[in-house]
Amino acid sequence: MSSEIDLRATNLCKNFDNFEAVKDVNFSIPRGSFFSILGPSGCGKTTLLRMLAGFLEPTSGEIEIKGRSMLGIPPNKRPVNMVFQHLALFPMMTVAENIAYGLKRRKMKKPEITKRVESALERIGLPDVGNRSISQLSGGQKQRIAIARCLVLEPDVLLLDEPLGALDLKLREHMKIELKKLQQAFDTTFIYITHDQSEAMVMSDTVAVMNEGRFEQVGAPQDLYYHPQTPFVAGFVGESNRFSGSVVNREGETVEVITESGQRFVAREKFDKKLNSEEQVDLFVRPEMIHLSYEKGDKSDNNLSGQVENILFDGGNSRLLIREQVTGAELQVVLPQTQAFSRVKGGDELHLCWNAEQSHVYRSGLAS
Ligand SMILES: Nc1ncnc2c1ncn2[C@@H]1O[C@H](COP(=O)(O)OP(=O)(O)OP(=O)(O)O)[C@@H](O)[C@H]1O
Repeated sequence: MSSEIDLRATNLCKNFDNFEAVKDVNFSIPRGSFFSILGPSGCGKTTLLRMLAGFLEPTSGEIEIKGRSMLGIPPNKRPVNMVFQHLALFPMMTVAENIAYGLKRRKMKKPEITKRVESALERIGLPDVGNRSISQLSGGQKQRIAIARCLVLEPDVLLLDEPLGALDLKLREHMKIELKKLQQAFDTTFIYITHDQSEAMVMSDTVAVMNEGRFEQVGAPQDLYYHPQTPFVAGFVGESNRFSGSVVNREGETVEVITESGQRFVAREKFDKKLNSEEQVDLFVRPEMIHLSYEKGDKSDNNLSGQVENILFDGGNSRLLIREQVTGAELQVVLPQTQAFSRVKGGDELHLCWNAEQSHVYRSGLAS
């Protein structure tokens, strides 16, 4: 990655009649980086990507690639290529012909085309499949060919529209890592849209979390996970237990919250400063931030006891559903993969604790 900016969007808006699909979006992407736009269905990701590709004109705002305005420039004249979820490979052509297609259209000489196709196949780790037909490839191989077909054209920016969406879970997990490696090997800027937070987090240098047409937060995956600036980001990135309640006390940046069921929590306010007494808030605590034990403790800011109601076994991702003793609040807690909990069962009494800074609290009304 360099400090040179490959793509910059300034005050970008798109309206469909009276509906604002993209609202005043601003971002800049350094050369050679992996940038993801993450958000739920309907938040405006595809609309934004189609404006970058040139398939849609912005209602207002600017898009620059390498400092040059793209307004009014048709898709085939922009230094970008796009990989679609359905891939759009040509089934009647061989793999090599598919990859060569764009180069032929550019009237490149045959020996140079052959050289580039071979080099691309080498770089995607499929050096021997050039003569195969597309139907002889697996789903993951097709993905890589679709990406190679774009990358031989040496675009400044590659746009990827949920390209892993059609793959089964296991292959998707594998392709996440492959895609990240490909992006590094080709050193090309990738802009990737997805509703899958794990895809965005694993692959990206920077993630923009999009909600209802706006960017809520743009940052490294770690920033979004550890320092979500809005309740939407806290709820959408990673898993969280979420409670609604009101502030009953505050000391400095530490606030005490009572939930609707009467559960008391202590949290550190980070982004919504100066929450007042009686103010309605949403509080988030991640299942992996809660410490579990069979012994009752009182050393943390939050100390609760409850009964195991369900064991959600999922290997290393296993969780417990715990019903708090006094108020009946339900909490999800990650099950530590230690011997201590190997015999845990429904009905066991466990003690839960975490400190104030391990939960996030926000003024309510902002969450969706
Ligand atoms: N051509 C159009 N005319 C009117 N409304 C549109 C048009 N295209 C998109 N929209 C609306 O704009 C909003 C954003 O759509 P968009 O396809 O960008 O969302 P998305 O985040 O890509 O969703 P998904 O993940 O489901 O593809 C949606 O409410 C959609 O109904």
